[in-house]
Amino acid sequence: MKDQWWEIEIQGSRALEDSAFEESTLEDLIFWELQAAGCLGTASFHRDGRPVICGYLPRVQVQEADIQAIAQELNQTIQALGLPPAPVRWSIVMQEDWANSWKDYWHTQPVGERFLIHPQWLPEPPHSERLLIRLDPGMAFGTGTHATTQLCLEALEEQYRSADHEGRQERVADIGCGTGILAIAALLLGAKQVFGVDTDPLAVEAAKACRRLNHLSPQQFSVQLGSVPELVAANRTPVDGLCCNILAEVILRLIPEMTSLVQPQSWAIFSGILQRQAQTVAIALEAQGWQVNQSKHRGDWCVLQATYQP
Ligand SMILES: C[S@@+](CC[C@H](N)C(=O)[O-])C[C@H]1O[C@@H](n2cnc3c(N)ncnc32)[C@H](O)[C@@H]1O
Repeated sequence: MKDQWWEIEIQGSRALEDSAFEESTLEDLIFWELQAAGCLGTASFHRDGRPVICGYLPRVQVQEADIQAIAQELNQTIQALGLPPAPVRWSIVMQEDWANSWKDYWHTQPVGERFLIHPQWLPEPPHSERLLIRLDPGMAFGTGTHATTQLCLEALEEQYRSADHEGRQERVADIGCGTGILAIAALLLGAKQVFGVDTDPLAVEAAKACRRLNHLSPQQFSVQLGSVPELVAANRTPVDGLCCNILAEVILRLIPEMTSLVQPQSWAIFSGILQRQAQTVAIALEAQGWQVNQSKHRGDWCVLQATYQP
């Protein structure tokens, strides 16, 4: 049983093809649903020219009834987007080769104007003017290949381009830190301390591992299991800035709690937001004292930059 996994497969059906979304965005949404359902790995490929998305759960932890519930929820999400239900199948697979297969497709990658994202299992890249972020994500989100992460990295660059930050010894929160990619980026750009939180214990482990890979100390980058309340409890002094790359639905829930974490003029970067959700998030932010200064998008994804001005 120990080496056995449930494979949940959402088959390339008309549901994925007839969508008004870009195919990759719909895939992303299904991925995120699978992750929220506890999948420790995901994969996507094409079979007979049609997209297929798979999620993997350890058999020892999950009953077949749970899988049925996940399949139902996936179809509710798909139907909520106005699409016909997609066939969802599940089966038991024997080993975890799938967990490493994606590594073949991930290479050292420049992001924005300043960063070079480097998978730690590849040979060290030749010297570059870019700021090197070494990653080993394990099962956590945050390889730098996703549009929502790239939008955050570019927004961070912009944030630290202004001379205002020099010498400010900034303290920054990374809410939903995943691998810690944004925390590491903020430190490389000049932040003094970053406080990371994530509700996923696997992400917390991955962030700690990536902290070591980048020769950062726990004082520079602290990582904690939890969310905004845990950050507020751990930080008596408000932060100067925050990054939050989580789905819009989660951001909307967290916005009221975030006011206890920041101070007037704190900056924030919110990502993981679909373009059609951006206005709702902006209104919710403004209602809590934030001024949204900028929004940028890539494909269907959008990032909002804001300043706290209650
Ligand atoms: C899209 S990933 C972002 C990872 C990384 N920060 C990046 O930008 O690539 C979102 C992360 O938020 C975490 N998460 C989800 N809901 C959360 C919540 N309410 N509070 C804190 N973290 C949460 C997930 O476990 C996941 O690691």
